[in-house]
Amino acid sequence: MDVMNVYRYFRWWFKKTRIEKKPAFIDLLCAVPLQQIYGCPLGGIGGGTITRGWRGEFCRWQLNPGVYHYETVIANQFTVCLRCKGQTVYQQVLSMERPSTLQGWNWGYCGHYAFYHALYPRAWMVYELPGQNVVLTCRQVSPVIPHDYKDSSLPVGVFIWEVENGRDEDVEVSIMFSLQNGMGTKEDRIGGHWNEPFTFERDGERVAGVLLHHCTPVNPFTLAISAREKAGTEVTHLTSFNPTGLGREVWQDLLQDGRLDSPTGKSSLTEKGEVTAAVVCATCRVPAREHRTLELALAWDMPCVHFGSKEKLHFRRYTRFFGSGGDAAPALSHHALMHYKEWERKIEAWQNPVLENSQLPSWYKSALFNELYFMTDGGTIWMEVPPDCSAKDLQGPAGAGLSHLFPFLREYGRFAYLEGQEYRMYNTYDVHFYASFALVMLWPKLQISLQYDIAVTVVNEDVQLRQYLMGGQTAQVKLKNVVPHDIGDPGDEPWQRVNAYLMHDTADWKDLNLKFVLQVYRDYYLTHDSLYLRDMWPVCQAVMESELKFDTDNDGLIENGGFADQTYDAWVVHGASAYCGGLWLAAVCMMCKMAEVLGDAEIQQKYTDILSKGKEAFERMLWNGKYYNYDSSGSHTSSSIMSDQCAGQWFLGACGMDQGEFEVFPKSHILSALRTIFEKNVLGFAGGTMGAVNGMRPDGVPDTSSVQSNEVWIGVVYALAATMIQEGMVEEGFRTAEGCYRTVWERLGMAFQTPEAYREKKVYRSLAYMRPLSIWSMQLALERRAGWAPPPPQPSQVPVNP
Ligand SMILES: C[C@H](CCC(=O)O)[C@H]1CC[C@H]2[C@@H]3CC[C@@H]4C[C@H](O[C@@H]5O[C@H](CO)[C@@H](O)[C@H](O)[C@H]5O)CC[C@]4(C)[C@H]3CC[C@]12C
Repeated sequence: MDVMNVYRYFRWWFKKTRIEKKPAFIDLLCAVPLQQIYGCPLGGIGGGTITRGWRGEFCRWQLNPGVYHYETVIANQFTVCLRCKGQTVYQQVLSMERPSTLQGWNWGYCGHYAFYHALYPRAWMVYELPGQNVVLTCRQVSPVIPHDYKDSSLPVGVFIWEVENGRDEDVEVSIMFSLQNGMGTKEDRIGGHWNEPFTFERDGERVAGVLLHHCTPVNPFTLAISAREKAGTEVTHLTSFNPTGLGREVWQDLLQDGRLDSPTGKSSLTEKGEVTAAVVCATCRVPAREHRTLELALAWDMPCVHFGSKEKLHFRRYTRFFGSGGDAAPALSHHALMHYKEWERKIEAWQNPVLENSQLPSWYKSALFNELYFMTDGGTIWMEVPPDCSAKDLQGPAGAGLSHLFPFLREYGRFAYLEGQEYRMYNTYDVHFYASFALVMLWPKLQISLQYDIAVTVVNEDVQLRQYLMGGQTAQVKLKNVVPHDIGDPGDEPWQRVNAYLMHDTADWKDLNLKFVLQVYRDYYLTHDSLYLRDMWPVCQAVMESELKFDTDNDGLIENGGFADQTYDAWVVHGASAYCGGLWLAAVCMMCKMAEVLGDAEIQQKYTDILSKGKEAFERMLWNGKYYNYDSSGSHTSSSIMSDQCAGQWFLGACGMDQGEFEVFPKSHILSALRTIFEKNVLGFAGGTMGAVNGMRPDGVPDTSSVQSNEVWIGVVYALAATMIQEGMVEEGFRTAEGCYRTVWERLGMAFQTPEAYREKKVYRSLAYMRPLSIWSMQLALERRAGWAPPPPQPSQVPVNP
């Protein structure tokens, strides 16, 4: 460990957090403590998220873009009231908590009678009300719908309560939903917040509820709790109550007749130090031995947001459908309550082919859909291009010359998600490379939009100088013609200032440029979007030109720089390497393919020549008869077995470019390498139950030469499993991936917060991380095997150059 690196980090951390009083993009001194409480988050893509725990609590908040607040707000509850023959027979908060506030409420529901299941974006909570012969099932649904670019952006969640009356008499059932005005932060007490009841009617359908206006100076918002009024369902409310008191007035009000008083008019503004909350209640009669449904919703409207720098005002995607005036919560609630059935139908149509496939194991079904939580709960933002923004503004000062950029971003907006809830950098590109399969398969337009944003940053530069923490050298923030590490920090001004990461100067990283080229072709292959391919072609050429300078000996293969110059940013690589060399050859191959498709004979020839030289060098320098060596330096860890050594082949295979004229790596070598990884990194690590360790020595001991060689990266393991499936090692692929799922979701209790990494014992790193979304590449590999994947584009789809 180099003490100067550690010193530089701490010095930087002190200045940032203690002097400038800003959040650190990675705060090594304040890691988020592990709480094994999380369940399925609420909300669509990019409008903020509110995560509920598996015990039903509202416990993780991301309304300010990219900023997380981990706080269970105790007043946020569902309460049931049962009445028979005009008498209340049972009234219970559906929570196991026994808090110190709201002691006038009946807490301490026995967890033995409650069951939780989650299959993102849905969750089910079953409550068998003890001694009542009544069963409640709450279905929680969020609008996360593949290929939908409207409802998927909405900041709403719906709770559909099915009430089954097993009694021989009718029961009147009320479900009361209480919510605090705020997220449980100190801002809840700043004063000036207020609540008001509302009703909203459209097309003869009516919802009623309460709006909770949260009037902070930065990023004010309105929460809305509501229920659908329909024949036989009555909706009542209480506009405000004190959630820090005993709560008796609320409890008694409900207890009396299963309804709330429903006062009219607004509440007064809260005083400084005061907190307010509101309640909505839906009531219906359930005849003996029958069942009925109560439909409630939570919506939040924070239409315009500032990031930390407060330089620019950004408009969320949903404002194009619901306006940006801050008055959309009633319409959002109505829309959610009127459309959730359609959402459920679409979610089922999407998920059922996987769920009903009896050949797929249950853990995989859970992993595939539940890992998708990060698509919304990754600090995700989906913004409109502002109306006053011109095509020129979007291209950056250098003028990217991307003809389709403006109409595309206008139509689909801009998307970004964090590297991890603890690693606050948007669209960290070396990691997105893995996660991008989920985006391109489910919301391809957002992947293309993200790529346009990256392309703009490629051609632009940031000439400001800064010192890098690892190594200590001073260099420009962003060079021209290289892919940035990330598009910025939510604590600053993302898109405007890129490369929040200042551990290394990533202009010298070997993987970023290649990962751009690989994604461009993969996206084209899957979407057939030839305008995109055309626009990206000059950018691909520019980044490959930059990359060529890393081939210092002109053998057709790039060399690493003797530092951790790629996504494994604490694992040093010298000379040619399996990881970067493999990505390089795959990217060169894709350059040939793109040049062919676009009719660019000169470039095709150039890269064909490089490829044939490079392939020979790669095999000569790295193949050891069983697998590709970690690097060619001849050091004592050069012969380590890297689980990610076939990353280039992974992408080639995903694009159907792994055989015939496109065979970059000999099939027999790939198979031998994958078998070695399976034997050593998977079966030889933790008894084969924890996935694949990143680096294994040939003698079967993990490579401890760096902190990261000794880790398992869940996202890398899912990618490895996909590669195995692509190569016909289906059983091995599933066995490999299963280890990670079971470790994270079952043994470590890290549901809905899959970390970047863990070690065999005691250590994990970076909770709620982007990379595990790579599990969708397993799905692509399976679909391809089953013949379901989209057909490759036909050459005639792209007009060739004259
Ligand atoms: C300062 C320590 C000593 C350095 C030395 O020996 O000279 C460093 C040793 C280990 C470092 C930490 C390693 C893990 C984190 C990596 C993180 O970067 C992001 O992580 C991804 C990999 O997991 C990567 O793909 C992505 O591009 C990166 O944004 C930066 C923080 C680390 C905690 C890192 C911090 C310095 C060390 C403790």
